Parts: sequence; C-alpha cells; structure tokens
Amino acid sequence: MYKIVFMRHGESTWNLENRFTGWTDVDLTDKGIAEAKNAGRVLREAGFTFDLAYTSVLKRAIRTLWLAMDEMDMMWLPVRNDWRLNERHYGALQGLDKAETAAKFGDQQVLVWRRSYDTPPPALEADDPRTSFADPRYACLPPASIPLTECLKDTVARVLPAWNEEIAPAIRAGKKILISAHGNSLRALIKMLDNISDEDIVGLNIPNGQPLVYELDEDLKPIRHYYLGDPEAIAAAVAAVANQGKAR
Ligand SMILES: O=C(O)[C@@H](CO)OP(=O)(O)O
Repeated sequence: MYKIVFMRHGESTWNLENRFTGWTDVDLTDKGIAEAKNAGRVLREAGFTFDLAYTSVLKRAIRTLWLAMDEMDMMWLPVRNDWRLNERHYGALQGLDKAETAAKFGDQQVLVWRRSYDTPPPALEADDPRTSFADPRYACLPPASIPLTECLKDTVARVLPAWNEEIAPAIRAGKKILISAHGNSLRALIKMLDNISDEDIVGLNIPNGQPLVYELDEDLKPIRHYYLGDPEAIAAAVAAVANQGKAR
C-alpha cells in the first residue's frame, strides 16, 4: 500500500478578498501562514515523513510547502516545482470579486465557471496585461501551452501527464510524496484518481491548508482517503469555499 498527501495552500490574499485568482501569483495572508504551519504540525504529530515534495510555480503553494516542511523539520526535502500543478487558469475572471460577479451574472453561471468540467470562463485577450506570456517562469513553454483560460478538463489534461510521467513513477519507486497545490489542480488529480464523473466533480471543494491523505493500492488505485485534522473545522472550511461564488 502506498500513501500520498495532498494539501491545498493556506488562505491567500485573494482568497481573503474573494477574488478569482488562477495564475495570479498572490501570497499567503497571516491566516494562510498559520494554516500552513498547522498543516505541518498535524502531519508531524500524525507521524508522517516524506522523501519528495511537488508543488506549482505559484508562491501561495510554494510558501505553504516551505512552512509545512519547516514545521516538520524537513527543510531538506527535495522539491520539484511543476507549472502543471498550477491553479486552473481563470481567464478574464482573474482579479474580479466572486460575489460581485455572481450578483452580475447569477450564482448558477458563476457555479458553472467555477466548478463545471468543460465550460471555461471567458478567455483573456492575447494582449491583456494579465497573460503569462512574458513571465520568465513559463519561458520554457511554447506560447501555445500558456493558457488564456481553462476549464477543469483543460487542467486535467496538463495535470495528468505530471502524474503519469513524474509522480506515479516516484510513488512506485517507493518515494513518500507530499503535494502542495491548488483547489482546482487538486480537484483535477482527485477526479482522475477516484474516477469522479463530470457531473459529480461540480460538488467537490477543497479547503485551504488541510492535509488530505490518499492510500493507494499496488496499481495506484485509491483504497481510501481522509483529511487529517478536526472534521467539523474541515466541513466548515469546505462549505465556506463552496459559498465563495454566491452573491451576497
Ligand atoms: O480563485 C481561484 O483561483 C480558485 C481557488 O482559490 O477559486 P475557486 O474556488 O473559485 O475555483
């Protein structure tokens, strides 16, 4: 049996401001820093150790990983930064207030943009200053691979090769892995692992800073999964994420 731990970053400044974030590189709030440290403490207290960590190229996930590693006294852990674990690109919604967008377009439309499998948010124009074409962290990519928007299906299409080419072989080689990523890149991974239908994935929300353990069989099929930490606090955090896209 293998174990892998997934962790969404702690609260970011745009989580706090309730803005669509996507590939915007915002940092953690003080609460997010505390959540990341707490995730490390919970992992340490539950006796988890790791050989390797993966994260995105966005600082909210990177810093969450650093803080958790520090709390576990595992700053030495090798870390692979992979853009394919980035948050789903939120297109022209990036920077907009989620509740204001829901008031303008309706809760249902915002739910479709936030959670549907194959309907992307409106795309950025190619000359929009919010595009990532000039960002040096993506200089290794052909421009066609740099999204202007993404639905979850598009995120699955980039997360899956990262899993198949990098993460799954490392698990099979016996590495104990911690992944610090984002709400929607983790939804993409979990959809694939648990074979969740396109309809049911709409209802899956991932809370900030809560370690999620997956136990996998020899074929890397999930046996069971569970959050570490207080179940009531986790349920409240999941509900809070779901409610972020509703008009006030
Ligand atoms: O804004 C975002 O990029 C994501 C994660 O914070 O939000 P949502 O939960 O609305 O998909």
